[in-house]
Amino acid sequence: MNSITSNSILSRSLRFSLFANTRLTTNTKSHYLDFSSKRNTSTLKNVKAPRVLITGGLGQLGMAFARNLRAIYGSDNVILSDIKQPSDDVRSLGPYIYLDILNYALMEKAVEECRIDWVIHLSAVLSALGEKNPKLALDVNINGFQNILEVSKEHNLRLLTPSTMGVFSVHSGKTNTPDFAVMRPDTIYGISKIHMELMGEYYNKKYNLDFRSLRYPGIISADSQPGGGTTDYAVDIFHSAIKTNSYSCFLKKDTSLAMMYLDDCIEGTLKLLTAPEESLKQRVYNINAITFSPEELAQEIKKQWSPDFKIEYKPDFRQHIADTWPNSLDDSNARRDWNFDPKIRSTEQLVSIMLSKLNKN
Ligand SMILES: NC(=O)C1=CN([C@@H]2O[C@H](COP(=O)(O)OP(=O)(O)OC[C@H]3O[C@@H](n4cnc5c(N)ncnc54)[C@H](O)[C@@H]3O)[C@@H](O)[C@H]2O)C=CC1
Ligand SMILES: CC(=O)[C@H](N)C(=O)O
Repeated sequence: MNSITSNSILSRSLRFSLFANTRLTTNTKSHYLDFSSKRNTSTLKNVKAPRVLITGGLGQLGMAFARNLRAIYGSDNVILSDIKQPSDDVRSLGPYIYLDILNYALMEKAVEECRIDWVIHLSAVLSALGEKNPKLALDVNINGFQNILEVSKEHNLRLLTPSTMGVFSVHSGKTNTPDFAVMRPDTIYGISKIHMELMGEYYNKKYNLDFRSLRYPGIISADSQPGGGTTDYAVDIFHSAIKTNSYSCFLKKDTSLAMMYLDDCIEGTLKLLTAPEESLKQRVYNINAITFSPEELAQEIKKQWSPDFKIEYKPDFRQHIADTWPNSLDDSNARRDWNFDPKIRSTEQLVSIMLSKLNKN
């Protein structure tokens, strides 16, 4: 279970700038707060906060989204959901409901009863877990997504679902991989995420569904544990360094992958979520921040934590997955269309922030 901190991930200055940039959108359903514009307005009259549903909210990323969205739109307007039992902490921070995305009727009921406007759909089975249980991954990532898509269309919702660099493959190019590249992923996770991207685009064109997606690199967070991915080593290594001053890594030392610190992932996603529709030239965007290998990360941990930190390399089935993924993504379209601008751009910065956060806990 994630440990929950009371602090919002958005720094005070970012939150200030989000509020300062607030303006009315011309959404056809009603007027919502929009935080993407650079324009400043003095009036917030007649502004309605959207009601946001987060699915799969008790995984690595969900609580960070809830915390930040609640800081902006108010606790009661952000409904967290999952199929897991929430801790008392989670319950005390705002509304939580049980919601299995494989149950269409339950989902429709939740959307109607909670008067949902926007969905952040996080439920998924990630790459490593998906290879262990492809049937489960197909069910959750494809059938579950179809349910979300259909409910979103029927209720005219805005739907944001993260995608992944796992949609790419050895045929896509390793470095600076563009938004539009050859995609022949080797994992059920990658295949199901391409399905998600294409179906979202199809519903956008055919039914005018306001679908938005962005391809994350591996996300690194201090307050929450990853759940079954190939990039998980880059979180586990910090916990292990602090506990035992050593780490056994399941990837080879020179496996460079694209990575991103949680705050940049959340800030970027909220920018896309709130961007005016007319600024979106496409429905799925790459985002990018840092590149490092296990060996480079370990070197930096040695420098900043302890020169005695020991790492050994015991590659397992996840090595093959990592070998097919990019070490950086071309995110120029995200920068152009909705001002994506990550703050943590070096391994040095990342290690410093992770160590200081974990040491405080
Ligand atoms: N964490 C990362 O490094 C990256 C994440 N992403 C994407 O971001 C999203 C969130 O990722 P994480 O929080 O890391 O995933 P996670 O694996 O930590 O959490 C997924 C959540 O989905 C829930 N879930 C599973 N089956 C469900 C069902 N039938 N109904 C409702 N919920 C169900 C699980 O209980 C879990 O809490 C996913 O779509 C993932 O593909 C993309 C790239 C990188
Ligand atoms: C990059 C991802 O999608 C995820 N972290 C995974 O490793 O499966």
